[in-house]
Amino acid sequence: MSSTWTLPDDLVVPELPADHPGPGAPIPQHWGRCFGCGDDQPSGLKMDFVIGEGLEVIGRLEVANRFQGGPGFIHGGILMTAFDEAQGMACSAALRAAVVTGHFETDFARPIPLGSVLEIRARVEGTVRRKVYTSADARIVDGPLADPEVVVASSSGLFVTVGHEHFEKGRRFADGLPGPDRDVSAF
Ligand SMILES: CCCCCCCC(=O)SCCNC(=O)CCNC(=O)[C@H](O)C(C)(C)COP(=O)(O)OP(=O)(O)OC[C@H]1O[C@@H](n2cnc3c(N)ncnc32)[C@H](O)[C@@H]1OP(=O)(O)O
Repeated sequence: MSSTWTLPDDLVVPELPADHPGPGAPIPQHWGRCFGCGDDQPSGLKMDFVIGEGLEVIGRLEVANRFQGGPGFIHGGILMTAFDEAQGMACSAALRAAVVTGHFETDFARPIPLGSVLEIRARVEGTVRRKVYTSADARIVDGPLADPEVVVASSSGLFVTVGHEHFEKGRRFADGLPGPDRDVSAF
């Protein structure tokens, strides 16, 4: 079964920022404690990102043993998290705005073995007011069953741009415990 996702007719395709760094430029992690990209999150995915062509970013995920669902394969929720991170990164690279996920859906086309390296290409399709429509696909580019021609999963998601006040509400709960205020201005 494939996605029933459709794009609205009034979609606006954004212009790239004038100082967009161009294909191959590394994208810094947006928050060190992020489960998707943070270095300061030991159990996290530790994804890396670079800018791709146009409104696309390219993410890389090493499928570690701790990401296991069924025996030998990635957990579906981990894969959705990787897509979520990649599509959020595409939004922030294209729009220079903070976003949160509003709606998300994923098609799982092939099982993905532990030890794989996944390449996730994620892009902004366009915007309608604060809504950002995104899509992404994943391929195994190294490790068991690698075949860069085959899309093993794909994803569509609606993100919503938010101001930094959105994250102010979470400051005291960073790390899941009430504690000293933390600077989340880099999100
Ligand atoms: C670089 C960054 C990478 C980050 C990657 C990881 C991202 C995440 O996982 S974020 C965590 C998960 N997401 C969340 O916690 C979000 C929780 N939800 C919220 O905070 C709010 O519902 C929020 C901000 C999405 C929208 O609330 P609010 O700011 O009041 O806006 P609101 O007016 O309701 O909605 C704005 C528009 O989005 C639409 N919208 C909002 N939610 C949805 C939804 N679930 N489905 C479809 N449309 C939606 C609304 O219909 C509205 O559209 P329109 O312009 O046509 O009227």
